Amino acid sequence: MSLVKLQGTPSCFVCGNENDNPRSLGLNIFWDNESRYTFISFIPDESWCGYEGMVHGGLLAAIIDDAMAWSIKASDDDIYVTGKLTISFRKEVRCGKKYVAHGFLERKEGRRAYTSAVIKDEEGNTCVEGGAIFIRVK
Ligand SMILES: CCCCCCCCCCCCCCCC(=O)SCCNC(=O)CCNC(=O)[C@H](O)C(C)(C)COP(=O)(O)OP(=O)(O)OC[C@H]1O[C@@H](n2cnc3c(N)ncnc32)[C@H](O)[C@@H]1OP(=O)(O)O
Repeated sequence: MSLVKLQGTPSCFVCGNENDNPRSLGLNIFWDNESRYTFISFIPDESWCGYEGMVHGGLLAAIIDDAMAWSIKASDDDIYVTGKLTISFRKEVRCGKKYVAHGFLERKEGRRAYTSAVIKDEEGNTCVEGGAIFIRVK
């Protein structure tokens, strides 16, 4: 594994910083140059939850959205926005436990970039699976 820290977007809800966005989760995003996927490690706290102790699915969607967006950005300077996002919640994500998200660029077709993502727990179980179509902005 050869991880490179990506710069993040200062104002981003997921990967921003507290000066530019006090509500940002402030997550660091890394790029694995060998395996060619993004890597986001996180430990959710109570403020991330919907039901008590169970992390809100919308927030997990935001994390995989970012993981996938940066899987494109790692090799492309153009701007892409999320056009379509699909997500499957396979196993609950609990606060206080450690998780990793990975985003993969599958292929590009014209202005479209097809991506996928997973969130896994420390035991390697898949908790969340997702996919997205990003569209290159003209
Ligand atoms: C300081 C450092 C800065 C660095 C900076 C790096 C930033 C890097 C990380 C960013 C981290 C944040 C990541 C958050 C990412 C979001 O959350 S972005 C916010 C959510 N998304 C949006 O708000 C998008 C809103 N939608 C739109 O603006 C417009 O619908 C779109 C997507 C631009 C498309 O509009 P359009 O340009 O008119 O495109 P259109 O001609 O209709 O379609 C173009 C092609 O895309 C296809 N397409 C369009 N929409 C869709 C769709 N929804 N589904 C499937 N296909 C579609 C069309 O079929 C067409 O295909 P082709 O015919 O070319 O084969």
